[in-house]
Amino acid sequence: MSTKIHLEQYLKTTKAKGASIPIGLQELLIAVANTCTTLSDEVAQGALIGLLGSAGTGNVQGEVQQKLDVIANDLLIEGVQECKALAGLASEEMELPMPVQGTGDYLLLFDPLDGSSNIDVNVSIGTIFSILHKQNPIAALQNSDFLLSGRHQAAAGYVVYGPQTTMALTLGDGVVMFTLDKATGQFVLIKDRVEISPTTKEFAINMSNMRHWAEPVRRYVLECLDGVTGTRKKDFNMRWIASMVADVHRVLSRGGVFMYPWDQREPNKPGKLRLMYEANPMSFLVEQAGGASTNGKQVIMDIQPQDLHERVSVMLGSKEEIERLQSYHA
Ligand SMILES: O=P(O)(O)OC[C@H]1O[C@](O)(COP(=O)(O)O)[C@@H](O)[C@@H]1O
Ligand SMILES: [Mg+2]
Ligand SMILES: [Mg+2]
Repeated sequence: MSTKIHLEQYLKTTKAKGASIPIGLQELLIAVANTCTTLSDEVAQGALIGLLGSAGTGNVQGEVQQKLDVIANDLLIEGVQECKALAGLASEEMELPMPVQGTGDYLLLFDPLDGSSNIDVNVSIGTIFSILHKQNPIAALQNSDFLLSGRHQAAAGYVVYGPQTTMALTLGDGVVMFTLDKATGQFVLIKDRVEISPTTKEFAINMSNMRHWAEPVRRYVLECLDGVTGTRKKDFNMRWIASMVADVHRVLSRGGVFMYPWDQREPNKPGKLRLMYEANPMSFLVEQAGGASTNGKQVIMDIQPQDLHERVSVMLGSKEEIERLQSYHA
């Protein structure tokens, strides 16, 4: 790309399904991007300024919080306070939603730092965000306002803090990617039509849980492992970074399948990943890039949430593979 297009400029000039991006949404996305720029520095400096390790607290999900989980959460809350169209926000790290303006067109949901187990070992982590259309912008915010399916997302994306800090973004009309130019502090457009190929030879799953999986997932993975002489007639490669954000970034970049399915370690939990902060935004990106996502029975973005912190089984990526997984669950 010869002329550099910055995020701000992109949002001002692009159209999603023929319409300009509302100013309130532009402001909100810029505020999230600016916060992620700060966070990218904090992540990079983590070991030097004492930000690694556990915070000594637990979140609403009963998980140990890392210092950077807490810092990322606080930075995001602070970063969006002035956004006039933002009625309220909800975070994986907080039990209850928080009003911002109380009224307005949008609701922001985020996983402030995804891949917590990778923070201390210097492996890619990231921030995932989902922006919902508030159904009644002028009514005062209620906690139940957040319980909308992924189909109500106005935008979604993530920022991965890896060798490069890269943002993937959808406004409901394709997926674009920007990389942070550390010299200028600007997110620069690097890809303007991200597409996931319908076929793949790569899957991602935590194989150590194999003995706990349900039969359809076992069957799918065992068939991949059988390679060129098996039913799939091709050799598959496997990757597992254990940061959803980095694993999904790979799927968006070169195709593949990502799975964190239900397993019988905790049979009453639908899965490990969270519908509102992880599965919905990632599903929106993947669908917009031509891929698909499912919990085995339902398309993820069609799930009507019952609870803000609801968990879900997740399988997403190259379309033909997701169709195969769905057929094994039928
Ligand atoms: O350690 P496991 O069981 O493989 O789980 C890895 C998964 O957990 C997660 O780290 C959960 O996200 P958080 O770090 O935000 O809790 C995902 O990013 C990742 O896909
Ligand atoms: Mg996460
Ligand atoms: Mg997290």
